[in-house]
Amino acid sequence: MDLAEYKGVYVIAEQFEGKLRNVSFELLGQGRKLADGIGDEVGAVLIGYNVKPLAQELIAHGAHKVYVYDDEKLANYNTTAYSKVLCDFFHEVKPNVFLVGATNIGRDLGPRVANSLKTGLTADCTGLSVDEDGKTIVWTRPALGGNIMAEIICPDNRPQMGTVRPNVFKKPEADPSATGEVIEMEAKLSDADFMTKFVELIKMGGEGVKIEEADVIVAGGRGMNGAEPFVGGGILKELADVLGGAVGASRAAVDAGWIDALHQVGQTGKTVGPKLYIACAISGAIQHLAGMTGSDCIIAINKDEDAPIFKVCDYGIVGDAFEVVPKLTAAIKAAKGMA
Ligand SMILES: Cc1cc2nc3c(=O)[nH]c(=O)nc-3n(C[C@H](O)[C@H](O)[C@H](O)COP(=O)(O)OP(=O)(O)OC[C@H]3O[C@@H](n4cnc5c(N)ncnc54)[C@H](O)[C@@H]3O)c2cc1C
Repeated sequence: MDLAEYKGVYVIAEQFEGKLRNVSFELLGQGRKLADGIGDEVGAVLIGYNVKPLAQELIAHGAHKVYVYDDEKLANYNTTAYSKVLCDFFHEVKPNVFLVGATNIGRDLGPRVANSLKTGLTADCTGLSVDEDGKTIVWTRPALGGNIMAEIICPDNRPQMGTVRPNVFKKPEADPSATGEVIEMEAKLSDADFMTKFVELIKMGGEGVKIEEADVIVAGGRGMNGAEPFVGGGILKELADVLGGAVGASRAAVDAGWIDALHQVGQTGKTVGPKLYIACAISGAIQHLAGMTGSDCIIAINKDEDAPIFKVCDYGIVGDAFEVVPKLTAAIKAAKGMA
């Protein structure tokens, strides 16, 4: 393989129901930095049906080029068909780097493409940089239960690939005046490329704000002692509602069956990056911190003044969450004229 033939840092843009996922923009921001570091350009690959109008949004967030596969057959995500499209793209355009969001779709698609192309993929990265050689991407991810950060490279094969968790990097500001190239591509698909058939979309998690998209998260841990604080009428849910936010949880609370795993924050849960994260009765284990230290502002409420969560918070309240949280809610209601 002549590595010099492979150029461009490409983000696999993910859209759902005609809306680009935030992680695509976050990856473009990072892709741009990597591309600058290796003297290359950054682009995006956009797959779906009626998705061409989204290309300008990708350009506004940093893409120099957007390759669009717009085809009715690609209206719903399909593992084998989307993989085929990306493998064809690789053979035709010869990209150097593929950045994929570590979403449900990205975690399904990335490894399949990497395996088909016989290259390496670093999953669930939390850091990206360029090696001293000025051309190899260094993929950083937690390893050994989060106790070490491993740096992984793919020096001999292309594309260099990794999945990156949503909310790890900040979304860059959009520049609506940015210009770039939109290249329409043809998806060469036959029935044999679809090994599964889309039947119906069943949305999980019910209504309400999802933690990965929330600006405010009120999270509870083992010290909340039961399911009640997490649900309607409970103290965590009430504080979250007053702030227009979502309820999150530590794994201890999820494992206890107090709240659904969709709300779990941390290494084996979601990575979140809200403007405000209020951690209530959560000790601050490293696996929990892995999912929330990207928050703009962290408030910790814990009755143990030595709890590790106080080392990462912006504001710490030593006290009983069952006393502090209702007082906080009442004060916010009063300040908002809701009392
Ligand atoms: C491979 C692996 C992956 C993991 N992934 C995750 C993950 O994704 N997310 C995650 O959260 N954890 C994860 N964990 C578990 C993690 O190690 C901790 O066990 C877990 O985060 C602890 O949850 P906690 O802070 O709620 O409970 P604890 O550590 O038991 O802490 C409870 C805290 O509540 C305080 N407290 C008690 N009562 C009150 C009160 N009334 N008011 C105020 N404070 C009070 C206590 O002082 C204590 O600090 C993982 C572990 C492993 C090994």
